[in-house]
Amino acid sequence: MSEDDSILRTVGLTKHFGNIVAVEDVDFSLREGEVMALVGDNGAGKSTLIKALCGVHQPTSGDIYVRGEAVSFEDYGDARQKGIETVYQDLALAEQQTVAANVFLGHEPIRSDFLGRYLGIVDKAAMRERATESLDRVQIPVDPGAKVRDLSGGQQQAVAVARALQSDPDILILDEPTSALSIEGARNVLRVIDDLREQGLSIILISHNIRQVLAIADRISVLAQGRLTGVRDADSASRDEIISLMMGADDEEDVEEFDLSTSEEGAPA
Ligand SMILES: Nc1ncnc2c1ncn2[C@@H]1O[C@H](COP(=O)(O)OP(=O)(O)OP(=O)(O)O)[C@@H](O)[C@H]1O
Repeated sequence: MSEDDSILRTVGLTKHFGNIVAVEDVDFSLREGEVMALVGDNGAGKSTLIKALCGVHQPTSGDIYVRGEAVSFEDYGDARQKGIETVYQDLALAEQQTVAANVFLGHEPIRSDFLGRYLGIVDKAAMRERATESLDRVQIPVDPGAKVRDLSGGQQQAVAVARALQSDPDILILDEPTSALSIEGARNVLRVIDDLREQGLSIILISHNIRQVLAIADRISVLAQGRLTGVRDADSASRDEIISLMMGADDEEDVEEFDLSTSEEGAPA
């Protein structure tokens, strides 16, 4: 059993790729209903950690617990069964297809006859209706019949989140959801994250944008060179403190010299 009431937790999680130490001895936890930001410089191990949490990578060692139960994910489907969904940075949307088709990509509702027998025909009316319901949850007005290629970056992100919500997850992992967006698009996505927390989801938010993270997250976990260097409450943490932890340092010396490779634009006003 895990020792606390986290909805998701790792103990000693380690992932090596040959000689490369991507994640080393990480004790990470996500509480029910919180937004936990995961920050770190390029190569710090953020993607590797979340890929272990959603079944893409098998850990070299260490344990993962969902609601206190030790789990072992062979693949993405195993993690989904435990209520974990991930929206990757590249979104993997079919841009030529409609919003509704994208929300259901691969698991479209099929029409059935009056005896409940499946007819092998995609039920487009049901698809639009259920897509509208999911899009309502992310509260970004998008026409389910619009082509994805005609949407803004923020709207596309919302479609990808709406698709992830189809399996009714408890835990949502968002990989850099605002990195490619305009300031307005980023604000909208942060509003979506806030709404989803209100709806009870527990969220892991990977981000390079410390100002955004301080504004939206409840807590912040910092990785540096594969190790967890600190966990802070967003309310009381400072930007310098987080940057210092990203450098793997315990103090705040030399923070000014640290090269923040990603723009900090898009933070809410
Ligand atoms: N499949 C892989 N094979 C070999 N090495 C890998 C693999 N995936 C990640 N790594 C290495 O593991 C380390 C951590 O990478 P990871 O992508 O997890 O970092 P990150 O914090 O997500 O970085 P970024 O912000 O650039 O995406 C890096 O040294 C990376 O080169």
